[in-house]
Amino acid sequence: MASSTGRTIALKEFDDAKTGVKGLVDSGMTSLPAIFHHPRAHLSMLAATSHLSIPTVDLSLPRPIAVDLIRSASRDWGVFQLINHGIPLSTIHNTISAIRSFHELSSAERSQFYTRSRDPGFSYNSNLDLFHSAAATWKDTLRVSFSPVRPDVDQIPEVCRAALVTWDECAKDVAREVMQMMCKGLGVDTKRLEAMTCLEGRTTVAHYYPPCPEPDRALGTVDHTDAGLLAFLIQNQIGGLQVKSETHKCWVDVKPIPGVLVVFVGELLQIISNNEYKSSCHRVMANSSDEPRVSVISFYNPGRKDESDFYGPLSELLSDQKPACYRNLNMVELNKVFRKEPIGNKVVLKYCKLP
Ligand SMILES: O=C(O)CCC(=O)C(=O)O
Ligand SMILES: [Fe+2]
Repeated sequence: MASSTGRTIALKEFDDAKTGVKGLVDSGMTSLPAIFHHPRAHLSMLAATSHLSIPTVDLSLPRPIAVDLIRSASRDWGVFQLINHGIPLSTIHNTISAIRSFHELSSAERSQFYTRSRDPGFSYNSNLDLFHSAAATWKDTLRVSFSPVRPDVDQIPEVCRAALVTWDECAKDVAREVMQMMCKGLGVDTKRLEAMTCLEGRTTVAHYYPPCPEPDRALGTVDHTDAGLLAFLIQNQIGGLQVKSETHKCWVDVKPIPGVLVVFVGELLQIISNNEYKSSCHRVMANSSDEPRVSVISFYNPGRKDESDFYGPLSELLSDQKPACYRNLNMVELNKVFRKEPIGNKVVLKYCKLP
């Protein structure tokens, strides 16, 4: 491992090039730079996957059956794969291929969009937490926040503009349905989450994981739980995503299946459901294939983000037997906690857990 000054210089040099990990691959790099080396102790634990698979929910099943499946998957796994959700396969393919096209623009074109600005709208960079994580991950990321503040769509690179806008609309319709079914599964009013503006804080994040020269020394995405309410993911055929089964105490591969939407319960939903639904810990291996891996994730959060807008365990779920496990928090706090730490596990839950 390089000295900390050497590491800071190397990180800055990498960031200043504004072409991400893809830029390193294009430059013909054949060994992994030290800033991407993950501790051996951590990597040695990576192989322990099982042959289980995450639950599947078929949205075309009769509603009460689908609600039951969503409830048990959200409770026991915090993740499930959704089929027959109504979004055409061609829309999913178009979205993934548009993202790939952006990341495969020439370095000169792509670098114009590279920024660490947190302003709403469009951004592209490598490793959101580059300067405070222990080791960088082998991927580049673009991000568009669609709501509550509508972006100036002209800021989105033309090559992926129409696809991203279409994807946000299609995914939102399914998210509305899933949120209603999750409410039903909790036994609260089906519009409860929507009334809390949970469809109004929407951000799309799209990762590009280039082939990694030394995948055994690197990671694509470190173990983490998503801090927000809910996330929907689509991916191409490369694979590498794994989720942790708390019940079986092992990592499980999320095998890519064409047309599937993977749904993740985030920490905020665990809080709001007072631990009825569990957030899922997941990670992505460094890409050991010859082709890039692409994933697109739509994050859903409350759109009301003022300091006076608090979110916490729903009062309908609380009783003397089931007291609140968490205190209420607002989105300003949630974002502060999330951004202060390197991307990781259950940081928001730990922050607001009641003794
Ligand atoms: O790329 C993936 O498959 C997962 C990425 C992820 O978990 C995230 O961005 O929160
Ligand atoms: Fe995630």
